[in-house]
Amino acid sequence: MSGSPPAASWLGIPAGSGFGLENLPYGVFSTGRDNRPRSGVAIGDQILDLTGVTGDPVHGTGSLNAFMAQGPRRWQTLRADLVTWLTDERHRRRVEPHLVPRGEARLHLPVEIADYVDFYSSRDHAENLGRILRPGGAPLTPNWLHMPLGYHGRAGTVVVSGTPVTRPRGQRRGPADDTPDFGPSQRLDIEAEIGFVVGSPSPAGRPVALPDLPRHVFGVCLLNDWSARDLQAWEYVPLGPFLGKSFLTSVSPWVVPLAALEAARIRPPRREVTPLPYLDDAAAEPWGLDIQLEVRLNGHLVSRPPFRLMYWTPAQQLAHLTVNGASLRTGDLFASGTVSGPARHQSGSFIELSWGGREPLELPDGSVRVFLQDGDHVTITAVAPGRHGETLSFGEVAGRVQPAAALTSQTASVPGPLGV
Ligand SMILES: O=C(O)/C=C/C(=O)CC(=O)CC(=O)O
Ligand SMILES: [Ca+2]
Ligand SMILES: [Mg+2]
Repeated sequence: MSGSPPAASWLGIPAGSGFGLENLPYGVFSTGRDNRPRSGVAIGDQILDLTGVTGDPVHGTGSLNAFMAQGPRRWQTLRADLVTWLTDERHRRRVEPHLVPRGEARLHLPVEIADYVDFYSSRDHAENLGRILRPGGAPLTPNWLHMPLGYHGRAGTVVVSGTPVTRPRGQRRGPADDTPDFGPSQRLDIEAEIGFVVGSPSPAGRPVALPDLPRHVFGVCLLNDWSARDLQAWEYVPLGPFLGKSFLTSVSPWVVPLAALEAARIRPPRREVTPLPYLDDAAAEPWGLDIQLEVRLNGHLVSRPPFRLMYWTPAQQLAHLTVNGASLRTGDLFASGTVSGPARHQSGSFIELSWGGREPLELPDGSVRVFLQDGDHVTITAVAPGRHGETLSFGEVAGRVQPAAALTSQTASVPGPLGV
């Protein structure tokens, strides 16, 4: 997967930038000088303004959707053009005026999210949560090894990295209580995940087969599925996560094109049970991905979740998502599920890092955590191998926890045991 050696950019990209010619992720940005949100591509510590450099209004709509809807041929052509423009000195005079320093740009939600689905495809995470939430039972439910399980999330509360995370309120029931009370979540958590963005739609009644992932998936982002574990534990039986996860989901501002991840593709772990034919990828092109995540709390590295160990791949997730005939829309987002590895320090959530809150995590500054406190700042980053030994950066998805919002008179007037 190496090919000819890469041409250098006339741009002088800092070594180890993670945003070299092999990456070229797409985002939506604005600047103080021009506050219209428009599409751009990150290159080194700059953004190439696609409205300016292409003159194509498809890049000026304020989201990537219109471009993504044009389909994989267009994605390929523009990616090839970008490499030419950024490497061939003859294009420099035309292209250079459309570069904006990344530090001067405001980054927006890159995609107008259509539907949002969250899978549950890390075996270590699923087994950990089974042990913590359902002690005494089997760690995995009987369906887990037969299909990628998931739940439908709330598309309208997907936000871009940097958006403050207001502590949600809701119903909570303590282990010794018969009835719930109401108040700010006391078990606010993260879930470190990878998100897959659908560009090309598919019609109803036409499932997307395993090899067709690249026809539909435009790119990949980082995702934090903020989760209120106390709200979740009380509400999730029997229909699954609801308000404990629907208040906010953060994504990184840069969408790494699927085409950039060729060198990161690996065989997924061996399957314990042979899946049904529509999910059986033994003879298919592998769609495991060697992405290494890192989670930081207030700047301290607390976890290194390995995406390469995910049991179900994005190709299987997409095949499963559509096997009932469900159509895809441009802007659909499906997330991998929390990424956890077998070791404690590879866990993608604090409920695992603190083992249900029973084993507090010690931070290098001497403080301890079980779940998130107001003021805490969580950053998730990731890298993957690119071609020619380059490292691809996914940038980051970050958010700071803010105290629960002031109650409106409506919620405050709830009588009796629900009052805070
Ligand atoms: O096992 C459970 O009951 C709950 C699991 C989760 O909260 C995880 C979830 O949102 C899916 C995932 O991120 O893997
Ligand atoms: Ca999740
Ligand atoms: Mg969420």
